[in-house]
This record gives sequence, C-alpha cells and structure tokens, in this order.
Amino acid sequence: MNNNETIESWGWNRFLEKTSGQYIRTGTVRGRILEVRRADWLVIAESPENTMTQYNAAVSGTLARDAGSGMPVTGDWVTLRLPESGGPGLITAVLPRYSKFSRKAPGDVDHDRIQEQIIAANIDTVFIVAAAGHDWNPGRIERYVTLAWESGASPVLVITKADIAENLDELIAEGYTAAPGIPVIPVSAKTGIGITDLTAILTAGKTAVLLGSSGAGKSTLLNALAGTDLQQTREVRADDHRGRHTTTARTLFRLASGALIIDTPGLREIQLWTDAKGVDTAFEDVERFASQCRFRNCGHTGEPGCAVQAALESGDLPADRYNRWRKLRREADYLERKTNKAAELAERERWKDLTKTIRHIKKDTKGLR
Ligand SMILES: Nc1nc2c(ncn2[C@@H]2O[C@H](COP(=O)(O)OP(=O)(O)OP(=O)(O)O)[C@@H](O)[C@H]2O)c(=O)[nH]1
Ligand SMILES: [Zn+2]
Repeated sequence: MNNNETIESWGWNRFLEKTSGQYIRTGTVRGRILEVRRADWLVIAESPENTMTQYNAAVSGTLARDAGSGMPVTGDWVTLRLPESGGPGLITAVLPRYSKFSRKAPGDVDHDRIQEQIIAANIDTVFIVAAAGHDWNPGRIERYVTLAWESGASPVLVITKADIAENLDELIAEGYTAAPGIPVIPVSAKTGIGITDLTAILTAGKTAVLLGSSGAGKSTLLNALAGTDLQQTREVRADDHRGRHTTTARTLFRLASGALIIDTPGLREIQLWTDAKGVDTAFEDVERFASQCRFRNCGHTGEPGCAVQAALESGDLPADRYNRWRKLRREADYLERKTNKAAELAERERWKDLTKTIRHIKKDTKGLR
C-alpha cells in the first residue's frame, strides 16, 4: 500500500467534509467501500499509522436494524471501528451520499415490491457503456441516460468495440440523439482508439462508474484505462468454453493516475427509478418542442397548435425517439402511482399498529380508573 495515499486520494471531498461531522465518533475512522461481498464488505480506511489500509468489515447491529438509507454500497463512505486483533472491522454508519445511481430493484412486479436499488454511490461520472454490433440499443441507452441524470453525476456515453462497427458515424449520431448534451466517445480496446480521450476525462480523486449490459466491454475498458489487467475478462476459449469470466461484484479501483473507477456486472434489467420530470430531463429535445405547444397542458396527441406533433411531421423529432419518450413517461407515471400506493400502505400499517397500541394502553389503564 502506498503510504502517500490519503482519504482525498480515495475520493474524500468538501461535501463529505461538511456533512459527516455528526457521524464521526471517537474510536471510528473514515473509510470507503471498495466491494460488497456476500457476507462482508471490503473497506479502505485510515489506519492508526495514518496510511490507507484495506479491512474486511461487517455491519453493526444498529446499522443493520435501522439502515433507513440502506446497507452500504460500493463507493459509500462509512465510519469504521477498526478490528481489535485480526478480526473484521465494524461499519457503524453510512455517511451522506452526494450522488447515487439507482434503479428499481428487479423482482416480482405483481407484489407491490417497489424498491430502490443503489448500484454505486458518491460518483462524479457515469460511463454508459454500449457496444457497437448486434447488441446496440438506443432505447436502453436512453434508460441509462435518464437514471444517470437522476444520479447527480455527469453522464458520458462510451461506444465500445468501435472496431467492429459497420457504420461508426451512424452509431455516434444515434448516440447523440439518445443522449443529448452528453459527450459521446467511441473507443476500442482492440485498436486503442478513444482511450486517450477517455483518460483525459478522468481526474485524480474523482470517481467514475462503468455501467452497461453484460459483455459490453466494461472490464476490458477498465483494463485499457489502467494499462494493466485489474479485472480478468471473458475470453471464451473456443475448444472447451472454459475460462469464461464475468464480473460478479461491484468493485472500486484506483488507477495509477489517481482516478477512481467502479466496475460493475452487467445489468440485465434497467427499470426506471425516477418520475416523469426525471424522464423529461433526459429528453430535453422533446421538452423543447413541448414547451412551444399552444396549450400548457397539451397531451401531444392531436391538440391544435401542438409543437410536438408538428416536429414529428416535419421530421425534426424522430418518431422512434418520441415513442420511447412516451413509453418511459408511462413507466415513470406508473412507478410514481405504485410508490405512492406503497407509501400509503406503509402509512396505513403504521396507523394500524398505533391504534392497536392505543387500544392496549386503554385496556391496561381501565382497571386503574
Ligand atoms: N472487438 C472488440 N471486442 C471487445 C472490445 N472490448 C471488449 N471486447 C470483448 O467483449 C467481450 C466482453 O468483454 P468484457 O470486458 O468482459 O465485458 P463486460 O462488460 O465487463 O461484461 P460483464 O462483466 O459480464 O458485465 C470480451 O470477449 C472482450 O474481448 C473491443 O474494443 N473490441
Ligand atoms: Zn403538444
């Protein structure tokens, strides 16, 4: 471990300095979650020798009980009680997050189990990694862009495997449409193009997260940026198909340049965790037309003076883009109704408990009167 490392070299910043005061108690140090494992957490923290040291850690009972903000995720800053003698450390609090990338937790849609899943916390840049080739999907990119804007970090669209693109210029144009106002950077780990462009965006002490489908080339890109094999990647051996590797954990790495990168396993589903406003932020082109409609509450479905319909007719707004915007809007509205309903149910349960308690108290005090 490099002794010149400080918590700043692991991403500690002024926001954290300002907001963490009340959480840091004597006997605890500040640490950052490098990886969430099945049963424990890998944390890099200040050690008594004033160096940065890795510890395995568990979560304190109190934190596990009232983890209102959820259990620690990769990128989180926490307070850690250092291990006494070789045992695991104890995470006692999760510090306020200045950004987080979330999606709706995958699971059964029918059972009202509507939950946020935080993929990574305290990130400055979201690299949306989309591969050229058969897996190219602008609709999926739009979902990532929507969630990335919601995260509080700045999105960047990275088109990987540029070497296999049949028409790279077309993909780049589609990328700019799907991700308006966001840098679009084509790269290839095979030929090396774009790697210096991406390196230029990385900053020492700032955190980026790589997000995208499985096989998009995230780990390969991480290795190319690092200039060394930080992550094993999946090179399928033709003869026996063994030696396959897919990323299974979300892990934070520190490059020699000092930049911090979180590699993640591919996400199969990327369901929204935002409201209609969040969708509109990612569709500023549609929004711009909508703001020119004659009626403020225009539904864009045939009302007189509808600028969205006019843009569709003139071709200024591609029909595909418009349809995907409508679909995401519907999904966000649905989610909002469901979460409201879930909140309502929780509230009703709380009242049920409360009235029960009151009834008990009344019963208990009856004999005293
Ligand atoms: N042609 C080409 N292939 C690439 C490039 N980058 C990655 N690949 C290949 O794409 C496959 C998947 O790459 P990975 O880096 O493992 O993908 P990943 O996104 O990390 O996948 P998960 O860990 O499953 O999420 C591997 O076979 C890579 O060799 C590239 O720039 N060009
Ligand atoms: Zn309209």
